[in-house]
Amino acid sequence: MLEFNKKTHLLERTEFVFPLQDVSEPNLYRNLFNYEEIPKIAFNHRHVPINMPKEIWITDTTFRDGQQSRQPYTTEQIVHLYDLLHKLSGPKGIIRQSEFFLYSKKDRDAVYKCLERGYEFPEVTSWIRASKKDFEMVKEIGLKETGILVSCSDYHIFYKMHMTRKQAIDHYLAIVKECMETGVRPRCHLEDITRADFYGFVVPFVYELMKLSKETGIPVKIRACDTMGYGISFPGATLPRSVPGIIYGLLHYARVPSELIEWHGHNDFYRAVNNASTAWLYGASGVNCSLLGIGERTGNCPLEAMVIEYAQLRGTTDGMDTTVITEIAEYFEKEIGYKIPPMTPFVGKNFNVTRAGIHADGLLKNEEIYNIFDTEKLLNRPCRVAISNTSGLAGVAHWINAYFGLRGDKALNKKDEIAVKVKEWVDSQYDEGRVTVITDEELEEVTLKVVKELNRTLG
Ligand SMILES: CC(C)C(=O)C(=O)O
Repeated sequence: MLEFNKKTHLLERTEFVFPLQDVSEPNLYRNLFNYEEIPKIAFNHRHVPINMPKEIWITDTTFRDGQQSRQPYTTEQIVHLYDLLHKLSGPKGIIRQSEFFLYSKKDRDAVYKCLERGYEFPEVTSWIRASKKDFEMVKEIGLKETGILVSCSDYHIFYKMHMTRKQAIDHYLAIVKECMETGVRPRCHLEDITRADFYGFVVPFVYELMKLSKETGIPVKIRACDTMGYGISFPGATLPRSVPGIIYGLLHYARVPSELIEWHGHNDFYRAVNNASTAWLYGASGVNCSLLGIGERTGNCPLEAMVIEYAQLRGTTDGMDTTVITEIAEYFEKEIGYKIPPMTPFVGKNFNVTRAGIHADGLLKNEEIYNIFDTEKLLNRPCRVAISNTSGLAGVAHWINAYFGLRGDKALNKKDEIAVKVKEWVDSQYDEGRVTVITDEELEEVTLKVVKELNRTLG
């Protein structure tokens, strides 16, 4: 039945019309996912409206999904990264939660230490085996919410769990009830939602969860997990791959409010950031991310990318201290020993380094021409030029200014004798057959030598 809503002027469904389809054979969407071919993106040209929630936020899975894919962090590293997440989050708690394993003593020690910090944000939450004993442990530790795995595609239900859809729903609902009875808020991780039968399984299941939530007064979070990175953000793409379609359906058919919808994506098809932004745009308040995108296979959505995306979509950082992104990157490289690929946006060594001489000339005239934003102010990373045979005099002058912090009338122009002499040394290197770029250390040594020879000072 469709009823007129006076507020929205929409005809809205007043009754639930999506019963569980308890099929005897799995629906594997072979028309989209033929394993021997690259998955297909299909369109039905149904567009759903953009509907960004009033409040959006980021949640963190660095210590859960992030840790699943690498050697475990030490307790000290976890606590330090948690401190940095808190600092990045700002007073409004844009980095709202962070989830932790509770399996080992080491996992639990890290949780205790983070809880001792007493921060409101990010709230510490857990990830456990779905059993009564584990729910009780969550409660004992003093956590309010836990993640529970409720895989929802037939790939998982039929092939991993060897159940029917009905058996899976009954099993999941029993677990969720047990969790609620312990007094812990469940966060249901709908694994593999982008290959799941959305109207035949996901909507009827989530609708049951929402009924349970209403009856008990306990909020149930729905985490839509794009486990294999199949999600598609294009308007008019079909389910189950459509991110707008999934979020719209959860909101309008399963009746989940925005603040209880969270997107969790992977980057297998280079789509993690775009899909997370799309989830925000179409009505999910939360996007789940990990620092530097470290996670299973190609990784999760990088948390730092969504901090920047937040500022782009909202027009404000809302109190987040974006320079902490650089502190985090430095900590990963120097203390954890993780090598960030140099071209990685916002955190890679070369993300704002230009090599082409023609670009360096532009940078010297006005930095805005070739820098994405004031990376020095917002990320504590002045834009730089790397010196090679193509850098030119402007590149050398820019390198000297950036490296030695020369600004305003102290900055060298490309005709300055210091720049000319350093450039002559650079040219001599390539004339002798060098094929690699010149390092900062080499350039520093040569520049200081030239300055001394010319009896000049820098700055
Ligand atoms: C294990 C599940 C919850 C997950 O992280 C995913 O689907 O990516």
